[in-house]
Amino acid sequence: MRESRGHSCPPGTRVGPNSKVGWTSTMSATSMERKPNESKGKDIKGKGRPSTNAKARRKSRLEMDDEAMEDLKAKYLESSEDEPELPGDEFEERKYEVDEIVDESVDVCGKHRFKVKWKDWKRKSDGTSTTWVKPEQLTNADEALDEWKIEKKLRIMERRKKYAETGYPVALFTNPCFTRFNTTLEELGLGEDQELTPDMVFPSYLDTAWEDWDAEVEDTRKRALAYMESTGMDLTQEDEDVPMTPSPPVHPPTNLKAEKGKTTETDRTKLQDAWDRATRQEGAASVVLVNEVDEELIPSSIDLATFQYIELGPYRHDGSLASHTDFLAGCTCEDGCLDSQTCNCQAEELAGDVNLLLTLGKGRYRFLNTAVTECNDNCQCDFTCSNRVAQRPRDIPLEVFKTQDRGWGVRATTFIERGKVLGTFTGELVPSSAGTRNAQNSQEEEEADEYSYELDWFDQAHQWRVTAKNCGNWSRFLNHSCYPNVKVYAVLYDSVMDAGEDNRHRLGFVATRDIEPRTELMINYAPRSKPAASGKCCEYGKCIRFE
Ligand SMILES: C[S@@+](CC[C@H](N)C(=O)[O-])C[C@H]1O[C@@H](n2cnc3c(N)ncnc32)[C@H](O)[C@@H]1O
Repeated sequence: MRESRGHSCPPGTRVGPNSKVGWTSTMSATSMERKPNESKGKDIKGKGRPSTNAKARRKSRLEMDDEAMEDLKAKYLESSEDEPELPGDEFEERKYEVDEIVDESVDVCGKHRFKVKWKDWKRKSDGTSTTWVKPEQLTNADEALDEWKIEKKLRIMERRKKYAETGYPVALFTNPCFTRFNTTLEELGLGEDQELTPDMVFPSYLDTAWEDWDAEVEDTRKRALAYMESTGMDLTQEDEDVPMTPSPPVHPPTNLKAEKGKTTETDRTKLQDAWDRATRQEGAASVVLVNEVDEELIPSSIDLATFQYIELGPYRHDGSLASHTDFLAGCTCEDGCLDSQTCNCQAEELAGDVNLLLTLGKGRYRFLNTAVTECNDNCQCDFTCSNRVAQRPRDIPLEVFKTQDRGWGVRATTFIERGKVLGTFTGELVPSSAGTRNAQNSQEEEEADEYSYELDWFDQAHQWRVTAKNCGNWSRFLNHSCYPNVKVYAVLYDSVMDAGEDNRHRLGFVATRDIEPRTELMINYAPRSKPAASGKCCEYGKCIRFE
């Protein structure tokens, strides 16, 4: 894997953000370089917390609403038999007034809509008084938008309370997350001509989040039980081995002294034990080695004597690097960062040109941009904050399994919802091979490249890459497909975006579609590349389409 931003990319191709999204130019304002807790206050593009005046207005509005409602009822009952006109094209002319915003949604194509309840309007056929409208149709609706922000916050807090009441460890929870979204069909791995079906569109969070609480809670319990069963852990008990907050990176020695090429069942068991310990210490779900295809007990790329499994934690390096975390700006949220409009980490200039407070939990990035800024150590919030997703322990149990014809690969044993963040790449920071690549590269360097990513997301003149040759996690086994079901995103929570050549951002793996259990998880090593001239899909002979 030698080329930029990915595994084994053909020359001139790259795994990375869609260039047309163009983050770096607009992101160079040093928004991440504020000093810790030096909040930018409320005025992030005018979207601050509601002022005391706004609260007073809200109160009086609610009082007025009762009266207005009575008026409306009277008017409605007295109204003529004619069907009222729908607020639509003629909406401007009629000047209907927004009564309330009751819902909001964004679909995978970025279509943003508000569900509006109108004053003085009702659809006669079913008596409803709501329609879905575009943001630009919401003129003179500042107050309703302010109200909606508060309402969303309340609902999300209520949701979190419900989750908390179930008593399961936070790491297991499919927490509400806030991220941003500006994805394209291409980024989702869908062809231009592929039809969007309803299940490909994220539902409005209200659809599932608030209306069926009991089912949500039951679902969470089931997941927790399944998880406990598959890992053999009793996570309802306080357990020192299963920290619920991030612990320092652990590099458990594998203590395996197998002769190269001659592995035994005992070696396999020892390796599995070492991986179990490493995942368990991070509070992450299991990663199990499975081979139902041939006799290979352990992936040949793993050196039994030296390989260290690192599930989470910072990139490994020689220790001489200056920390980037001192430069991270922290947010000052006191509500678990529930409102992306007021959380500095989710502010517009970090999120790109779309920053919508729309989210649904389950540890997912719901609204994907080309990179995601999560909350960090300098934030006021704690680890349960909703804007911490990739930095949490993985809760999807995985298998590293022997494929028929692509070496070892990765699959999950449970269903994965689209948008789910599976985890991050781990490994060792080494100098980038971009500038030094030449024909004299040793075989060892070639091999290291096969398991490495260039950290060039924000700057092509980067100096680091991460290799999982000698240490790393399950993600080093992700194979390539031109029709991937997982996509790589740059994630920032322990590094700054504006580090120039010294970029050390994380790489998060996100499901781009719903994935059935035991389907191989695959990424596109080179999403921008054109089909190979040979007529083959790509340079990998075994690039399969997902069914
Ligand atoms: C990051 S590794 C993936 C794990 C690898 N399969 C293993 O067993 O270690 C990348 C290598 O896997 C193989 N590979 C990845 N995707 C493939 C595909 N679609 N068809 C065939 N080989 C593939 C190639 O040898 C590639 O250099």
